[in-house]
Amino acid sequence: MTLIPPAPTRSAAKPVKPGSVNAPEGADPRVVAWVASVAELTEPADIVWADGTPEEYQRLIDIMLEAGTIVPVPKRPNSYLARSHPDDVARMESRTFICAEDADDAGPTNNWRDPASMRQVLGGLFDGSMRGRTMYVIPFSMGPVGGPISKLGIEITDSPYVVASMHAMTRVGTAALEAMRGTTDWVPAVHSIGAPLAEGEQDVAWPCNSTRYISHFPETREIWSFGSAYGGNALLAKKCFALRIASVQARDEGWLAEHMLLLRMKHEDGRVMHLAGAFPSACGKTNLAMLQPTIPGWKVETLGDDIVWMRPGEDGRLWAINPENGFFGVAPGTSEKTNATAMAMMEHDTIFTNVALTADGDVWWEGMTKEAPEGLIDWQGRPYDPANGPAAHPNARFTVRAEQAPSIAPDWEEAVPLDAIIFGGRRPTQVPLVLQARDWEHGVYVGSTVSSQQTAAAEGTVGEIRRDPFAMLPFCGYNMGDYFSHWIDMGHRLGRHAPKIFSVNWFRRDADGGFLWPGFGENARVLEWIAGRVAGTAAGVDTAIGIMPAEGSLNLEGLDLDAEVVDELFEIDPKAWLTELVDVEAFFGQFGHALPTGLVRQLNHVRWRLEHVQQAQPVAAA
Ligand SMILES: Nc1nc2c(ncn2[C@@H]2O[C@H](COP(=O)(O)OP(=O)(O)OP(=O)(O)O)[C@@H](O)[C@H]2O)c(=O)[nH]1
Ligand SMILES: O=C([O-])CC(=O)C(=O)O
Ligand SMILES: [Mn+2]
Repeated sequence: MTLIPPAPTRSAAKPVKPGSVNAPEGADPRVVAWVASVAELTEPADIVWADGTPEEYQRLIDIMLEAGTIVPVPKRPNSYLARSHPDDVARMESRTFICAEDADDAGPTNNWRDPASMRQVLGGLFDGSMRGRTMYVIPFSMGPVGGPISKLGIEITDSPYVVASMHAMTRVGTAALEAMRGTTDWVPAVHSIGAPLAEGEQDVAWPCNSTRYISHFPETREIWSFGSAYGGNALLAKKCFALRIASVQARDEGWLAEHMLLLRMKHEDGRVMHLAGAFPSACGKTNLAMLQPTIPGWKVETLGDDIVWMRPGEDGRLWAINPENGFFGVAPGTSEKTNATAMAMMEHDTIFTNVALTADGDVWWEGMTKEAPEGLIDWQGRPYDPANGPAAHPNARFTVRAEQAPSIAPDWEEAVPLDAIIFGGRRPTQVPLVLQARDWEHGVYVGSTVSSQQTAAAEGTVGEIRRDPFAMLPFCGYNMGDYFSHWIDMGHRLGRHAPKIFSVNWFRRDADGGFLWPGFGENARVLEWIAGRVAGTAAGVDTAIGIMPAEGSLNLEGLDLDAEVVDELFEIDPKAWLTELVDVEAFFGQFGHALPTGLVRQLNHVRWRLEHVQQAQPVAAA
């Protein structure tokens, strides 16, 4: 019986031979011993420790060009296109496991496996899985090395694509490794594509294995991922560590690890707001983080587009960082019109995955321009034929360093005090453009009832509405009922310093299926109202489901919207909402005793108001 090796512990600091597993001088012996134990299991041909330098990045590029994993994008300096295996294009939630000792700690929304039996299953799979390949050891820091909200990790992988992507997405290298000296407070993460190469065997462009396990061991803070080389399945610092494992650390240590964008909105007159927003995958985080306001005076600075870590500070406020170092963004739909910032940031030094290639050597995807250019090569490398589906895969992505975004805040690596938190999803009906929660507990209820149409970011039927609390359904590393309680507790801790909570929906549609709200840069109007609520200057009316903009308080100047459309954007249909509450109640029901009573109270309150309150009530501006 083969088992995966245990996580490094404080007591396991065995002396190691100098030069053992090619470890750099001065590496902590527990790091080296752990790497040696993984190498012993996976039997790589060679071991390379990533140092995070530009020279190393270039070597990885050369290796991938040689292997055919990437091809150059001649129109964009230092940019490349990776075409994945057609079955390895998105996160696989059905193959994602939380291996807590007790199934209750994974909760009803996660796939649970018993850790002991999973260690055995993985032991069998990882046994010799790196034969004939190079094993890379990637020390990294989430957040600046040594920062007050930062955390360390090591990813071991046999995929050069993963190493190159980690260079952009995290802070890789020697400084992180040095910070691990004398501590075991770092997350061990092992990834293998599961495609050992026999002596003399010809490799393929995107090796992977159809057997897949994305496994998390919350108690011992370990991650083991097998089979896929794609995004969230393989860049283990991202969803696996910074959300699933970090959410458990956050619960235990009194902070929050969230699937959120982070931005600063500034007015010429000195007004500043820091806002974090949780939307499910492919529901607009990257776009909002890079928003170019259409209304005069305002400017948005990007801080992060996918993950936020937040901790109460000494001043009692909630302080937030983006722990990542880059953006892994959705390509389709990105254009000069919708996100000019992202278009500028991708002009150079970008790895594209599963986009189409034009005849003149540039990238293309649906939504970049109205018409597909002549002579396209689709994401699978075939001449484009609409009969085969879209030219770019709907979950095609770009990978770039944060510093390449023209909108990046100059101080983006530092923590900021949060003023507002927004929750949103893709809801074609029913959910209004914006509303404010009455208080923190109501805000937690709003977050816990987020629902959205399924997108191409994970396997599943695109378009189906599912409940996705806090946009964390696929990313919460423990029982979601306990997670709700943790949020409620955070409100008690923050008290009057707590950020204000809002719900938004950019995706409401008219009878013909068109979007009612123009979205993108126009979303600044909604953020302006939110800033006004935070500052106590914008008027609101209290409805059955929350506080909406009072007549005239949402700036619609210069926007060509019919009054009926505006009404439709804010229409609340009590019948439909009461039906929705039946679904919410059923969803809540699965958590049993783990569901905090505060959420039941909020649910009953909303129901009572839907049944009894006919008239919206003006509320004080503050
Ligand atoms: N109609 C409309 N579409 C939007 C808006 N914002 C974003 N989108 C589209 O939604 C899709 C996904 O947007 P992203 O900003 O990449 O979503 P994300 O939440 O960052 O996605 P992940 O990276 O998967 O977590 C793209 O096709 C966008 O063009 C909006 O305000 N209105
Ligand atoms: O993790 C990934 O593969 C991409 C991503 O950001 C998401 O799905 O939310
Ligand atoms: Mn994104």
